[in-house]
Amino acid sequence: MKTIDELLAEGVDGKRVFVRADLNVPMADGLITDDGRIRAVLPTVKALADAGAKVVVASHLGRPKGAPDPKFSLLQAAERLGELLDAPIAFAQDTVGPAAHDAVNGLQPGQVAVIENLRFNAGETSKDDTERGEFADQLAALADVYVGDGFGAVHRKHASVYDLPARLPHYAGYLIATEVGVLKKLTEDVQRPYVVVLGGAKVSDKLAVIDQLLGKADRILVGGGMVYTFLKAKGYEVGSSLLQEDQLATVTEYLERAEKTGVEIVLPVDTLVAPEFPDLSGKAPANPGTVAADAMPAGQMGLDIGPETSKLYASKLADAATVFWNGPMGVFEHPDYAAGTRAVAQALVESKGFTVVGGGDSAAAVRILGFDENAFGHISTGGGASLEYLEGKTLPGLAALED
Ligand SMILES: Nc1ncnc2c1ncn2[C@@H]1O[C@H](COP(=O)(O)OP(=O)(O)O)[C@@H](O)[C@H]1O
Ligand SMILES: O=C(OP(=O)(O)O)[C@H](O)COP(=O)(O)O
Repeated sequence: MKTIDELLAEGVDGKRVFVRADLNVPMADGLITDDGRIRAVLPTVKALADAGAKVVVASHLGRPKGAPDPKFSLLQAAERLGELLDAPIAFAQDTVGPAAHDAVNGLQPGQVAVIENLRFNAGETSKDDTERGEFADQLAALADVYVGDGFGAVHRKHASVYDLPARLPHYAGYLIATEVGVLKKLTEDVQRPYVVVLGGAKVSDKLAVIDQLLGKADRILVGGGMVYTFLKAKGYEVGSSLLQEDQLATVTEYLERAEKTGVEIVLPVDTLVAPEFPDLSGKAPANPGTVAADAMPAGQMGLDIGPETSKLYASKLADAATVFWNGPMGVFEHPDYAAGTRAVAQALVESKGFTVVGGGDSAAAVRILGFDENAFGHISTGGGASLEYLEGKTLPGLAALED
């Protein structure tokens, strides 16, 4: 993989450099709640701009349905990037059309443009190679060189991640190099006990990674929205909680395999419940109830692990030599459902082992809950990406950067 340092040595003065970043930052009420992912790409953008490149920054934000949707505009993220760079940023209200070309053509060496959300175009995420390729051709017309630095999205076989680098000279940015360097340690020389904590809301994606992790981790603690598919597979009521019905048989097989192979899958013993998802804008008190995990009332939704589970998970983390954590334990954005996530974060802070927190929301959670970033071994910008890397999978966005 060629790195950005090689690109800088070759010279970028006046060249249009496309930087595929992951600016998929958490937002609430239209405002960015954590800008960690924007800060993470600054070294790459700064180095290119300082070397006289015309820098074109691109990213997805959220999961719009292949068409423009103002809710998912990258404008706020672009403005924040400008503040952090302390430089004006050109923002193109289109991803590939005339507005994008105008913004790029208007750049002087050393200036930066951000183009609108890549996922406003159906070609970005299409499963059809031709459709993705056509979109990649349009993106390629905006640049001379490609720098991959959106680590959080390297597990996606998307046009800007996978197809575009094949069309331009391509290099890995500083963030990707750092992330891969740390995660490599977890695959090559993992100290045991190795504990993986899984939670969050992207349940269908992340349940699949357990298949491989069962052969690698000593203990897997399950929280967040992942939990209820496990509880349901055990035959318990889960009310209106997040549930991946189509993976119940898979999860049952995981539980059986774990039992046979001596891997501990640890599930909550209690959970916080409420009749509905909390209002995250006003954050009015939600007054959740606490129930045993095997006694959830029908019609209620599980929104955090309970206090006994927090204690249990802290004890299961106490002897870990290595911890990888992806996915908040509950809807931490609401103060009534933040305790489980806080407890796991605290256990990692107190751990003597090497601790890695990965994922846009997980990384944001530890910062928003007031933890010192330096108290963790590594905070990764990618959740799904890190997990798939740890599984040993070939990630499309890394493979595409190989020579
Ligand atoms: N029990 C739950 N029900 C619904 N959503 C949950 C639950 N627990 C956690 N979440 C949500 O999961 C989201 C983060 O999930 P995910 O994107 O998978 O994590 P990450 O970005 O760290 O990879 C948070 O917004 C949080 O509110
Ligand atoms: O937020 C992300 O992943 P993560 O929640 O697994 O950290 C990345 O930006 C990828 O987004 P996607 O899961 O919508 O492809």
